[in-house]
Amino acid sequence: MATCNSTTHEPPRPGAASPHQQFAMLDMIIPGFSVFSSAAHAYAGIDLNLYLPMVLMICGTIWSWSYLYNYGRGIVEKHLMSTVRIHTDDEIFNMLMAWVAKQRFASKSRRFIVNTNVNSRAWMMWRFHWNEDDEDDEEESSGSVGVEKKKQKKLQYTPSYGTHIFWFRGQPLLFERSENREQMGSLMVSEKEEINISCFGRNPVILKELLMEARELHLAKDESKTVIYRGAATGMEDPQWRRCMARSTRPFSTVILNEKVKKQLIDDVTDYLKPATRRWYANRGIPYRRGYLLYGPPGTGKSSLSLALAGFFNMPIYILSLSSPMATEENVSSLFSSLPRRCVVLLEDIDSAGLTHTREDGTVEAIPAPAPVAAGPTVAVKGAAPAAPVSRLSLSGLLNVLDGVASQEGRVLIMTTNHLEKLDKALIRPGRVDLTVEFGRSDAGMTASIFRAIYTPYDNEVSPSVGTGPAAEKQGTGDSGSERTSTSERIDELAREFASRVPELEFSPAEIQGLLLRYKHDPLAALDATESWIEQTRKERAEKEIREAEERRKEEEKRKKEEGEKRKKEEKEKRKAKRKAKKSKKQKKADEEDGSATDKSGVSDSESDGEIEKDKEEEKTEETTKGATATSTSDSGYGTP
Ligand SMILES: Nc1ncnc2c1ncn2[C@@H]1O[C@H](COP(=O)(O)OP(=O)(O)OP(=O)(O)O)[C@@H](O)[C@H]1O
Repeated sequence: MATCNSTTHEPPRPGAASPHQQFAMLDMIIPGFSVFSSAAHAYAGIDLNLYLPMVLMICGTIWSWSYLYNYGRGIVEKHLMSTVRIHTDDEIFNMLMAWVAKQRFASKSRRFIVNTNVNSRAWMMWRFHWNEDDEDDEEESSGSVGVEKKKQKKLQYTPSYGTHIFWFRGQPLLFERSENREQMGSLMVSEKEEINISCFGRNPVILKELLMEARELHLAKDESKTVIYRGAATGMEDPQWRRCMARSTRPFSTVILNEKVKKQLIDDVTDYLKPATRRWYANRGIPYRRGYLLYGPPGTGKSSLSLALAGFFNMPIYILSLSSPMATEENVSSLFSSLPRRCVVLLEDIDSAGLTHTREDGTVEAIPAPAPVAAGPTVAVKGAAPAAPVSRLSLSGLLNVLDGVASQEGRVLIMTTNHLEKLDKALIRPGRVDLTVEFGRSDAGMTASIFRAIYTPYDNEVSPSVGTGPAAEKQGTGDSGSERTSTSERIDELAREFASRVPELEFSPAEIQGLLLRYKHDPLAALDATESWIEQTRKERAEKEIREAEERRKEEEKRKKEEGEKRKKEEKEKRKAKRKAKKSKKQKKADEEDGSATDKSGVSDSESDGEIEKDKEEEKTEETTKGATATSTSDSGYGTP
């Protein structure tokens, strides 16, 4: 207290700032400092002015250190380090994060992020990954004895935002993760992240090795899988191929089809993919392309065969449905130009509207632009302008895409349709379609094969109960080999029995598979249910046909009505235009005669007026007649007593 008093009453030295001036300056730097300082002095007897230089010095040192650190770090990073930057909207992000999640430094990190799916959270990438059913993402949690082990989503740990040091091949590297939440338009938030990986030294080779390792790990994961991409466009960005899943490769043998046709297809593709064939095509100036057309009713195996083919040749498959609203001329063309060199392209529903017109027709239909598909919840924007119509894919547009300049050479093109008869000859001419495969409804052989495929047990499976029969008597001998053989023989018997009960060429393989899947572990129950299933399916089919016929009739009626209205409108417009022309002619004539109306002109005026009146009368009469016709039609439609 004494010290305080002595300092307060000391007269200010000449040239030195008075305490009031000091407070005013400090208040500018630290707002409210004078109040705080007076309170500290009054209640705790502490004169903050004495500590102030020390506090300022510490602050200054911290600030200078941080400035020098950042400056020094910037210089070191720029001149003595190499850095790779990875953005969320590239597939390498997913590859790298999957690799990082497997590293020790990620699992040991004290600040970490946990995910069940480490794929990019940028909404446009994320929405195509969220349902990816990669089996590797699952782990088994051991249950108690006798209880089946549960499959659960694996938890994956990756280092949190900030900088983390880790070792790779004996070298220290820096993993830097930063967050950048961005508003995408007015509706959704994209979680954008950025990853920087840096190494010491000016040679970035170690970073490239790391990225290659991440990529190889990713490819190894897909080794026995068929990677499926789908064409997608959100309306906000360019259309892109999105990886939608990696499925276990479907063995070719599981697709039931004439063995000769299957062999022919495999041989053809094998020959096409040989490097020598590419040279052969190049030497002769023939475009190196191969197209296949698979046609037949729905559920007969067209897509299954395409997937099996892609898996057999270890190629990714790019699927695009031409009946989807996003299949516009621009989108399809852009998607085709971004296809990789070696892949299978599956164009589904090539009989969709627009493509069934002939090339000479050149019809281009206008359809509304596809609505953007959002990952998260979206808010409808009231009063938003309707999307501009976009041009639907026309036949000539598709032909241009298939063999125009932008088309990729070296891909295997598969087109599927349910209606071969609707296709234009130009679309399926040799050069565009080199092999056509027909898929049909199930005959006895196919039905039996489907039955066998469903019930024949694999090595790691429990045999289904197959009841008694000549072959089943061999069961229970204790010899697992002969038991397995007897089960197969019994299933064969049942398959033939089943095939004899299902009428040939009436049901698609998908329908038959649907029945058998209801009794996955009980072939006898499936056999028993066959009769009632046939009846039920026939009934449902008949009902569906009636419904469809009714819908077609309604559509036809609507179309006719619309056409009639359109015609009426056109006629009205024509008459209006005619009247306008006559009126302007009359006006012109009157102007020419410069207002000096003679008896003659009066006659001609009344003549024109008469004509216009006549037109109007005609119009009225026509409308009345139409109304009367409509009334009489409706009368006759419902009948009068
Ligand atoms: N020939 C077949 N061999 C094996 N399975 C088949 C066969 N046909 C159909 N299936 C089964 O039926 C289901 C549907 O088949 P798929 O999708 O391949 O038919 P699709 O002909 O492509 O039908 P759509 O014309 O409607 O696209 C699949 O689960 C598939 O396993």
